Order: sequence, then structure tokens, then C-alpha cells
Amino acid sequence: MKIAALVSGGVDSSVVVHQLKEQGYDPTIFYIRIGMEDKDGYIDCPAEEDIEITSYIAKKYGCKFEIVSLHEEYWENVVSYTIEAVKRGLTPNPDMMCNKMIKFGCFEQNWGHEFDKIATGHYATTTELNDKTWLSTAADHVKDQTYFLGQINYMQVSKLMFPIGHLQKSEVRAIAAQQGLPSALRKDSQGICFLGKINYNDFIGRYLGERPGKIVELETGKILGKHNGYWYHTIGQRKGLGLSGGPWFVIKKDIKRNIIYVSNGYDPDTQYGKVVNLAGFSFITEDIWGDFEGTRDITFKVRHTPEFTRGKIEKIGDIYRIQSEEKIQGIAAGQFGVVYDEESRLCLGSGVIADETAE
Ligand SMILES: Nc1ncnc2c1ncn2[C@@H]1O[C@H](COP(=O)(O)OP(=O)(O)OP(=O)(O)O)[C@@H](O)[C@H]1O
Repeated sequence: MKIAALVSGGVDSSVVVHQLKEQGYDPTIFYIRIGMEDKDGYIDCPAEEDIEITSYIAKKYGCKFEIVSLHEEYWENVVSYTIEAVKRGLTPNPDMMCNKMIKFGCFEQNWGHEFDKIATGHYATTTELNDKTWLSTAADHVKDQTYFLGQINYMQVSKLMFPIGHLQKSEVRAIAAQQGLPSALRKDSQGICFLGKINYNDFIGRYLGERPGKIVELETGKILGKHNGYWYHTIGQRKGLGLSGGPWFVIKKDIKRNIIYVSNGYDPDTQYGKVVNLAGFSFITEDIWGDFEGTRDITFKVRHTPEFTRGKIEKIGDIYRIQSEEKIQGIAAGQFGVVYDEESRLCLGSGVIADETAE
């Protein structure tokens, strides 16, 4: 079997190579350049150290190694999506878009199609059920990364391999240490790769500039201060509002009037909700419900968290509506809602949290 292993130089994907070799495979290693260092030299993804480590891993295990570039594709698919979403007042998820469009999209079209499988260091597993492949959760429920994979399609999931998905993170680190891999002690990456070392606000500022507006207390309508543009603020955000007498939380944004609404207190009720409307829902493997009346029991996530929340899902026209059992904090339009079966074992699919304020 021909396997392409996507290796970033981090501990997880380094151990992927070890695991594959142990299983008797001879993967070709690919490092993808996806930072933005060629755009005016502004956004700098720290690629060189990663490449050095990946190259060391390739040598150690005697694997073919290719460095490929998807800079432009990354810009067109992920960065522009991020800027567009933020401009519309939404909360984007660049990492999910990167998996769907870059790692398993453009990579497949350019190089992956020559291989039988693509292996990554994601904490996830696949399950064969009813002659089909299903994305399923990792043995390490805290590290589980299926949330970030919730947008992939059937073609993609049936080609993927997650050689460390059945291990705990501590076991992965132990293997790396035992094998003397240089990545053993590296810190986990923090996502949003293209930002590299630059500050998120600088990045947004560069593309969207400033548009000063009011910060208003939701409950009283009192003007509390000024912000530099609604795109600098996200629902659920607590830090960086520059208001005294806090904590303050961003609860709502009025894009048309450029107003940020905030609530005060350590745990204001206004930051919670129980209903999540998902638009453009797509199933990864298959639509297991079809058109249905009433509700189905599920678990779900509205962001990458260790916990799965229980809820019921119903279909209302094109919208899938989740009624959560527990109140959930910071339901932000634009983020993805990822839906799992009742046991939080199979990842079924995802949709975008709808903007309730849009007309
Ligand atoms: N630049 C890259 N080139 C090739 N593959 C990559 C790259 N970045 C990430 N990947 C792949 O995607 C997986 C998940 O990426 P993520 O950014 O979540 O890294 P991570 O969880 O810190 O894993 P790692 O420790 O391998 O970096 C990685 O394990 C690797 O297989």
C-alpha cells in the first residue's frame, strides 16, 4: 500500500512515521508549506525548524521526503475565507477550512491521488461500519481533534489514516522520547498556522483597517466605551475590551450599526444559549436520518473542547436545529457545529452556526 504521511515536524506526526514503519509500511513524507511568508514578507510561519525536524525524521526512517507548497491555495481558500467571515461579523474557523480544502483537498489533487492512503497525526480514528468508513473519535477524548475534521467528505475520510488516534497523548510523547525524536519535547502547535508569530489583531487590522464604534451594555443600553471595529471582537470574548469594572463579555454584535453589546459579571446568563441552528449541514459518510419528523438524540460541539454536549437535533427545512441539554457559552455565528452520535463515537457531520441577526 502506498502511503503519503503528512508531517509537520511536531511530535504527533513524527510518531506517525514511527508507527507506520513499525507496521511494515514505507510512507513518503510530505511537508506542506502553508505559511504566508511570500506575501510582502509580512506573515511569517516558522517553517524552517519544522522542515529541519521533518527532514531528520525522514532520514532516520529512510523515507522519501518532499516539501511541497500550497501557499497560494492556502491564501485563496483559507485566508480569504477568514477575512471575509470576520468582515461579515462572523467567527471563522481557519483550521477546519485548512483540513477540508488544503490538507485533504489541494494536497490530494496535486500529490495525494498517487497514493492509496494519506496519514496524519490528528487525534481521530476511522471505523468500518455497514461497509462504509466513518470518522470516529480518538482514544484520548481530551485531545480528540475530530471537531477540526467535521467538514471533510466521504472521499476524504475513506482515504485517511490516523496512526496515533488509538493512543493517549502521553503514550505518543513516550514513543517520541524512546525513539529519541527531536520533536519529543516540542510544544503543541496552536492552530491558525498562517498567523505564525504575528498577532491576530495586526492581521485583521492589515486587511480590514479600523472602524470605530460604540460598546454598549446589553441590559441597560448604556454606552460604555469605544471599539476600533467589530471585526476585532468575537462573541464570548472577555479580554481586550479596555473597559473598567469588568469582567465584561461580548454577547452580541450589530454589524450594520457597528455596535458591540457586552454584559457584566463573572458568569452573566446572557452569554449562554441552548439552541444552535446549523445551516449548510453536510454528513461525512452518509445522511443517516434522511427527512425525519421529531428529534434524534446526539452529542455535539460548537468549538474544539474536550467535552461533548448532549442534545436533540431536528430538521426544519434546510436547517438542523440542536436543542442542547445544557446551556452553552458563546454560541458564535460562523463557527461550525459538529454533530456526533449519542455515544460520541462516530462524527456524523457539521454545519455552520447561523447568524440569527442576518436578514
Ligand atoms: N505543514 C504541514 N505539512 C504537512 N502536514 C501537516 C502540516 N501541518 C499539519 N500537518 C498534519 O496535520 C496534522 C494535524 O495538524 P495540527 O496543526 O493539529 O498539528 P498537531 O496536532 O500539533 O500535530 P503535530 O504534533 O504533528 O504538529 C499533523 O499531525 C500533520 O499530520
